[in-house]
Amino acid sequence: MTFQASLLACGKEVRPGPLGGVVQRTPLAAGAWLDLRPGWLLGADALFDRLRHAVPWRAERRQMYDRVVAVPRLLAFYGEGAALPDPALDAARAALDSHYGAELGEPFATAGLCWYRDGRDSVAWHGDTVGRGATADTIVAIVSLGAPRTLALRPRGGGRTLRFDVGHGDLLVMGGSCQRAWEHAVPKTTRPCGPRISVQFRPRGVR
Ligand SMILES: O=C(O)CCC(=O)C(=O)O
Ligand SMILES: [Fe+2]
Repeated sequence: MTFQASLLACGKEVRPGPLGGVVQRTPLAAGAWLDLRPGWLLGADALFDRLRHAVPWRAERRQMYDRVVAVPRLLAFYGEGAALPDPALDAARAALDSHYGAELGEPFATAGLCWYRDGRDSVAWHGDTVGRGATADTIVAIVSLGAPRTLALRPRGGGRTLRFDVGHGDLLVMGGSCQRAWEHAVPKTTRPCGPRISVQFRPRGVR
């Protein structure tokens, strides 16, 4: 039984569903937009299991003012040209390239992965402004696996916070001026919450 279950998980097909005509775009203020495509990845269970084991998850520490603090999530980064840790991520990136390529004008080049161990793990308010995202329109596509979490967005100048629940296999895409005109966060939660993996696809020079 165990053998058969693991055999099925290993060989299980993971593939992205259609985007064209299905993905829902929400225009945001100041030239930003958000696309949502719930349940985009079929076989998300198998991919979650594979990534959990295949990715060399790292704990990082960062300088915060006068202290060095633990980053509240585990990380892995696949730079331009690096082999991705699972062929399903190549398929996801190819599907994103064919849907967004014309609008983005370049391919998705890197993949950042986060492992949120539980509700205490989070990402604080920020925009992906290391590099070109600070000055130019761009697109960041996020695939979410595992426990659903809230991805919150707020305009930089102040204004109402929008909250989106991103669940297992969902795709959320931030576009236009979203990285410089808006900020996003995955807030901590006190609700009981299992692990979540997020995969962020970005073009070259955006982080
Ligand atoms: O986990 C997510 O969905 C967001 C992660 C994020 O914003 C980032 O790594 O820049
Ligand atoms: Fe981000």
